[in-house]
Amino acid sequence: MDRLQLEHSEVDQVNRLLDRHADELWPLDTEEALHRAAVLAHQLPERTQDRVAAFRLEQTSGVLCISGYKVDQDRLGPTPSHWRDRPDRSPAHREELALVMLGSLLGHPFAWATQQDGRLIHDVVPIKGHEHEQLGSSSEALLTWHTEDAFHPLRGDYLTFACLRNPYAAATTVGYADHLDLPDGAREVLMQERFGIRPDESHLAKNNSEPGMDAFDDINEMQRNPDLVAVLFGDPAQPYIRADPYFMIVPDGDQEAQWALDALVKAMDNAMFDMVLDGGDFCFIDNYRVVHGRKPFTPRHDGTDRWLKRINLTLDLRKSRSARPVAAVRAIH
Ligand SMILES: NC(=[NH2+])NCCC[C@H](N)C(=O)O
Ligand SMILES: O=C(O)CCC(=O)C(=O)O
Ligand SMILES: [Fe+2]
Repeated sequence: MDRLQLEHSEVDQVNRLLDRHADELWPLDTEEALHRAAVLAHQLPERTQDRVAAFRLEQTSGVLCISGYKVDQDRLGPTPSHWRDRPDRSPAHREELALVMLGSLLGHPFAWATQQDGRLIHDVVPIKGHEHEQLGSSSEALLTWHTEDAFHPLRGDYLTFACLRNPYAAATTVGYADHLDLPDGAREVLMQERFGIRPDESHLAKNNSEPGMDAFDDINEMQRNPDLVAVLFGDPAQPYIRADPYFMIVPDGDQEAQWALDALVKAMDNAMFDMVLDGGDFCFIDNYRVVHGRKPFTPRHDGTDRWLKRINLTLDLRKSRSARPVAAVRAIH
């Protein structure tokens, strides 16, 4: 993992940029605001721009954490008890804007019509009743490692988090896909289209407010009948990954594929390490080179819980153009 510790003068520069433009850039999830944020991102500290560019060019590890920014905890108020409870303008608008600007140095923010009601900026908070789910909103169960939105061919190139608070130091887990210790022959099998990845539960109608939406028909179809895809791809010596074992299946009788997948799970389980995000940390995860998950924690449900903002980024909006109703809509349907 790579860390960039912002110096005082750099934090001041970021804060001045946010002071100048926070009101102008609300609402933030419009095409105009995203465009403007991408232009303003060039006023972020040069060292930050440089490190993010190195990360994008794969000159660094697949995880970058930018620290040093201070979150005004009083301004935030209580952690919401559900992602749905977001007011029009989030009390964390400043941090959302910072995340969008930093993300714009890397790619283009996009959303899923089938996740968190199509919102561009997600809230990751523990939700009462979800404790043992395989959802970002769970808490007491281990969130098993995964590529974000692994089931979908249009999944993001990067996953980004702004940590607003994490009082009990719940750990995000991370694992690199390159240099995994796999048994002979497993890598070759994992590079073949022999694996089905079903949508994770955050994309199911029951976890959204408009269950009747057409987009859920496609999710249901992918659920019933996932395409067979490769788990490793790119350079065999340093492969990219696409996996979410908890939601994966192997066709009946393909024992070799099952063996290779089991071997991958074992190797990755051994390679995972903890990354504790703290308030003010901005974290960038390369969704091709790295998988992530989260260790169990005990939620409080009293307004003081852990709170992350999350945005998916793509390097190429054109790939999803036919899945978005108009060019200016960032949600994939
Ligand atoms: N192995 C898993 N738990 N995969 C699903 C990950 C959680 C999902 N991305 C969410 O936002 O809730
Ligand atoms: O809460 C975390 O640290 C990570 C949760 C997660 O996997 C996600 O939000 O995609
Ligand atoms: Fe995730």
